[in-house]
Amino acid sequence: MTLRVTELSVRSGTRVLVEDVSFTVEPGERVGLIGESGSGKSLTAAAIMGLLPPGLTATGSARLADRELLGAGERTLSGLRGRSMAMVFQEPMSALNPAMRVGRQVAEVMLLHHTRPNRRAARLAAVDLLDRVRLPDPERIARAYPHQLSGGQRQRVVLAIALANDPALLICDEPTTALDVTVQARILELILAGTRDRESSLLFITHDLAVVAGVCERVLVLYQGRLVEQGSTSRVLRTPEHEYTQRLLAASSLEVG
Ligand SMILES: Nc1ncnc2c1ncn2[C@@H]1O[C@H](COP(=O)(O)OP(=O)(O)OP(=O)(O)O)[C@@H](O)[C@H]1O
Repeated sequence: MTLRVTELSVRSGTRVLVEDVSFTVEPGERVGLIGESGSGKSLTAAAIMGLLPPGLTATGSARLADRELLGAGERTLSGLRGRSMAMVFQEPMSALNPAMRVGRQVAEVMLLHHTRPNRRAARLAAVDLLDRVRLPDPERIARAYPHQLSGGQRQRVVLAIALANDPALLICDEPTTALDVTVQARILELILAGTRDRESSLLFITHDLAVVAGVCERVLVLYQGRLVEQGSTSRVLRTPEHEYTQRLLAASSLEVG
């Protein structure tokens, strides 16, 4: 499925936070969204997912295949979230229910969208998914509560939930920022493997240019709510056209080989 965002704007009253942003993510494509803090990355993702905070409004269009997401009813959106499109946030604890065993949380998203015939099948699939995100002893982990796991393990669980129904589009918003450096690389590998296996498109938000270089084929640069540059990752990182991208690169320690 293609994600086609056209002239997306997000406003808070008369304040424009994201302005006329247009881009597409083709099926199976991995696209990075970069820009400094406050440039509108998270709001762009939230608008696509139908998860804007109260008081903010989105205009323009965001279509996933032939479905318009902006202005769609909650019923339509909750039918798509966790099924056709899924999201991984920076802080895994915020995405997990602290009072439910993690295996059950993975199983529930499949039961909710009827992608497994019954509870038993969903439970087995949940353990398999926990295994595929390389959690050791997945049977045991499935019975654990979130607080009994490390930050990296929790993010693996969140990834298992996000990938459970083979989403066409996965959006990751700084998914490794809260993790130790050693754990970061492994989570990135899992995100790459998970989206490759499923041929899912990936929209990857990060402030880390090295991560973009390793993960994304194409990159979008946001500056003060506007898309100032987009292109293949190698082109943008080697020969940035916009002055802001040049500054962003100069400020990073990235060495483009
Ligand atoms: N609920 C809200 N109400 C009003 N303004 C908001 C709200 N959420 C975000 N903003 C503003 O919108 C702008 C874009 O925010 P956004 O969270 O999308 O930035 P970001 O690029 O994701 O930043 P970061 O890298 O720090 O997460 C910022 O100026 C922010 O202050």
